[in-house]
Order: sequence, then C-alpha cells, then structure tokens
Amino acid sequence: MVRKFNELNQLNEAAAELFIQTASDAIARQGHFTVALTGGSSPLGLYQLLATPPYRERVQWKQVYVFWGDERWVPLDDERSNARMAFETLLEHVPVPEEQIFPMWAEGISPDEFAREYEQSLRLHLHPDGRFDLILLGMGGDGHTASWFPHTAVLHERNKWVVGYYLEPQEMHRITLTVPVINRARHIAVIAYGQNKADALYEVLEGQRNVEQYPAQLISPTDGQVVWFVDDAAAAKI
Ligand SMILES: O=C(O)[C@H](O)[C@@H](O)[C@H](O)[C@H](O)COP(=O)(O)O
Repeated sequence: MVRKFNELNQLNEAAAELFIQTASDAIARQGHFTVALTGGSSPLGLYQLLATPPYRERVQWKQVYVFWGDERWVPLDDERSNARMAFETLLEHVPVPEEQIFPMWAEGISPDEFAREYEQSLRLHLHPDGRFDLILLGMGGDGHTASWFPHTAVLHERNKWVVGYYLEPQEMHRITLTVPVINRARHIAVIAYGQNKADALYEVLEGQRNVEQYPAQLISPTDGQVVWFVDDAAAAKI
C-alpha cells in the first residue's frame, strides 16, 4: 500500500501511528515488540516524534527490542553510524532497557563474524517464527534499500539472515538483514520523500522488474504488510 502526504510532518505522524499500533498489537499478543530501525536521514522526523509527548507515552518501551535493518561498519561514535543517529534522536529519550538494544557494531571482530553473531541474536529474540513485528526502511535515489545495493551479491542471499560485505564504491563494510528476513516481517514501513526519490520510486513500484538495478523491488512480504510512506515530491511519477 502507498500512502501519500502533502506535508512531511503528516507523513511522520502517520508512520508514528503505525509504529505505536504494531507495538501495542505485538505486546498484547506476545508480551514484547521487535523492531528493526533504518538509517539514513529519512527516519529522523519519525524518531524525533516518537521521542516526544504525546507519542512517547503511547509505547510500552520496556517491552521493545530494538535491532537495525542495516548499518555502516563504523564505531558507534562515528557520525555515519545509523545506531548513533537513532540513539541521539530516539533511544536516549525513551526507557528501552539497554540490554534490549542491538546495534550492528562490535569491536575486535570481522563484519562477517559479527553478521553470524547477529543472526544468532535474531534467532533467539525472534523465536519461534523468525519474524520481526516491524521493519523500518528507507530508499536511496538509486533504488537501494537497507544495504541491498544495486548489483551486489547480497541481493541473492536466501539462507543467511544477516550479511556483512565490503561495499567498494563507499570503501566501507556494510551489515544488512537479508531479503528473506525482511520479507518475513509482519509489517514493513518504507519512508521515502523528496524529489530525488521520484525516479526510483516509479521504477520500484511501477517499472519493469529489474531487481539488480532497483533492489527495493525485492521488498515483498510473504505474509505481512508493506506500507510506503511517501510525499508528493517522491510520488511525482507514480
Ligand atoms: O544506512 C543507510 O544508508 C540506509 O539504511 C539506507 O538504506 C538508507 O535508508 C537509504 O540510503 C536512504 O537514505 P536517506 O534516508 O538518507 O535518503
């Protein structure tokens, strides 16, 4: 489903409502809520909203387990860190117990080993069905999402839950959830706004199937729901 908004604050409010609803449904059903956060700049307004009354009081933060959909393999204090951004805008302002927050970063371990360990944590915390309650995603102007970049091998990974790999053009490693894990989620929310997303949004939602070029076409939940939160500028061509 595509939800289109004139104003960015309306988009963020609607995304916050989805977050609150999926959290309260999950907590009522199973006692806790598992969410994967996204990086980039797109979720900034949503995180700020969730950290502020009256939204903040509507989530039972002590029952929330926080993971990430993808990360740049940099220390937590690096300005490129997706986790750092989420801590500053959201996690430092809400009472999620520290041991329930799982940044995609650790010292003294390779990205590959880390990916295996992260998969083990997911297997433990997403037990028994391996499903996230909610995964937040953004989309780049080139049609990538999470760290599924065009023409990378991770697009074809069907067994591993988490992959760490070197992304040549950015000269850094990336850690990312894989296609099967993301598509197993109960809910996926993709946030894409601004004119520079218009071409990719058109190609991803209405263009010919070409997942190598537009990896966000791979977002296709098997038994869940996806909502695209877009603004008029991003939606100019759809
Ligand atoms: O670490 C990252 O870069 C991401 O998680 C990535 O997939 C992001 O969501 C898109 O690149 C959109 O980025 P913007 O929100 O900054 O446009």
